[in-house]
Amino acid sequence: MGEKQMQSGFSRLKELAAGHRGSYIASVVFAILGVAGTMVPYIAVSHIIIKLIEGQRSFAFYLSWCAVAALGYLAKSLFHSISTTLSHKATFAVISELRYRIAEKLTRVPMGYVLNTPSGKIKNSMVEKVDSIEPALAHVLPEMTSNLLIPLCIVCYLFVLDWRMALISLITLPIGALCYMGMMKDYETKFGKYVGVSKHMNATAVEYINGIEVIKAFGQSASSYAKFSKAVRENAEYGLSWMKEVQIYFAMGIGIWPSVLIGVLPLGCVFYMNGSLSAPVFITVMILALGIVAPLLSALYYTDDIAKIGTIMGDIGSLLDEKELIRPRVPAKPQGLDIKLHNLSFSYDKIEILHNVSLSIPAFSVTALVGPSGGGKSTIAKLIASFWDVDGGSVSIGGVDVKNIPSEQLNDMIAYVAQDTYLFDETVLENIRMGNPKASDDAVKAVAQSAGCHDFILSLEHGYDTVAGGAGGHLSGGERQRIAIARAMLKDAPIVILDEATAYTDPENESVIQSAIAKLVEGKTLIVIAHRLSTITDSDQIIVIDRGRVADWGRHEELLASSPLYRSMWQAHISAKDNVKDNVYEEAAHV
Ligand SMILES: Nc1ncnc2c1ncn2[C@@H]1O[C@H](COP(=O)(O)OP(=O)(O)OP(=O)(O)O)[C@@H](O)[C@H]1O
Repeated sequence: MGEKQMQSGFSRLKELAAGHRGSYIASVVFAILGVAGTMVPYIAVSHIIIKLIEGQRSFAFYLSWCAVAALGYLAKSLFHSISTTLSHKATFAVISELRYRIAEKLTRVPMGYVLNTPSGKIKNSMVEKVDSIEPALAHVLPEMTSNLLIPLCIVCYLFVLDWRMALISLITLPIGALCYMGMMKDYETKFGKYVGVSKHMNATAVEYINGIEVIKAFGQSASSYAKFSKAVRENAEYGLSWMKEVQIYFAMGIGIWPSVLIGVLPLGCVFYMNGSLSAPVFITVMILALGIVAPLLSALYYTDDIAKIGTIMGDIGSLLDEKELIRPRVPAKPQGLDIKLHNLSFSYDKIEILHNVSLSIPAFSVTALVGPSGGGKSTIAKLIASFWDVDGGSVSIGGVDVKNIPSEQLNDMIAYVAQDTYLFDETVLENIRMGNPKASDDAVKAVAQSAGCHDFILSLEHGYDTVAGGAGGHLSGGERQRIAIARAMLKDAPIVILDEATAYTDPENESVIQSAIAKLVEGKTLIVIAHRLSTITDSDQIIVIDRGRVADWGRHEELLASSPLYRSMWQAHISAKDNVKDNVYEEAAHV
């Protein structure tokens, strides 16, 4: 991680915290008062000892200094808790704001960024990374400031009492500083590397959890899942080797720095013996020198957090700085809903997938995109929905380039039903309502009825209130797809893009899904990516996509006559269907 990125990390944090400046300043002030309170008992003890030696016999005197010491403790607790409350309140607000920013950012970056970045990495930035700035923001600012300021005041006071003793009390400081420098050598690089291995481990952990079904099916255990176990090992090894490297400096620093009495005791005795240091001053210096240690040690612990924060914020910043899809805010005025792709080219990771694709989809028509797997059908559909920016050419709706249509407006125009239906860990009712958050319960249920979901939803344990589970795990593929169709129906967008899944081909499911689709697209423009050609023979036009180009287009009969590719796909489809039928008949005969 570069210096520049670290600095931008700090300035972003400053910008985020700026809205809460008042709370942070107040928290620093209360923290200083709290640490000052910590010092009061030391002062009281020094007064009491001096007077004991002088033979003071007044009980009231001692009692009043005991009260002062007690007040010091009380002030420390009170001010410290006010300080931490203030700083935590402000910090949690900053942290929430940061998480909202990341979540919003993900809606503005091209879909490709989200799809091509392991979800574990994004989650790591959004959850763990953001969490890890909490100690730095909530504690470092008030506590480190106060823990450094108070020893500084004590040392100044010691200089007033006796400059020699003040210097002697600082004797361990250079050694401590050297140890500290050894500990912090190349810290950013090392911590950056540590963040890298942790992120990698996070990503592989998420991948492992998502793929657990496959892992179990193929008898793989955690240790044999090589990628995951390697990442875990690397993470542990790196942490350990880093710790070994700095352990000696840390141990020496912690041991030597606080040992302020090393110099104060012997040299103080010498000065006392030769009469150049009075007993009360010597006692005060000894006690106050001990008082320097605790705050300095606390401050030392926080330096680690400061060093981390630049790296962490730099990392979060690189996500927040990711290039966005630039769209206008003022609504566009498309003339109709005709969709046109003109000389469109598109690459994933610099590999061109679509080459000079031009096609036209009239409003209110049904257009099927067919072709061999990997040819680019889904990519075309996603570019129409403007999930990415095209590299060359254009996509327009009603004569307006999609780049000139605000995201919200385009979102309202298109309902995209993906191959993999993602259901949120919410009730079925809420999952459908996502199509239109303003829809009433009755409207959601009516749409579920049209989409052929109502009966199976009622058969679920809690009906519409059944929680669908992450990615809709409790429901079958066909049921999930019907819910997705219901969601799209509720959205009631004029253009429907249906990336048809191949998996749910049992005859019963297929007929329910087909009738749900028929209702979904009444009076709409439908673009369907079809794998089962028998479902699209009635389409107004069928476009055959092969290796990123438009190979042929026309109606079913026309293509059967003119397109060798379509004809061979059709024949393959028919014979596959016949095979399925034969198998079903054979099974029936056996029964
Ligand atoms: N997010 C992505 N990042 C990188 N490459 C991708 C991505 N999505 C698709 N591809 C690649 O782009 C090519 C076209 O994929 P696309 O999904 O558009 O084809 P398709 O015709 O819809 O395939 P299928 O019928 O199997 O769904 C394929 O080679 C695929 O591997």
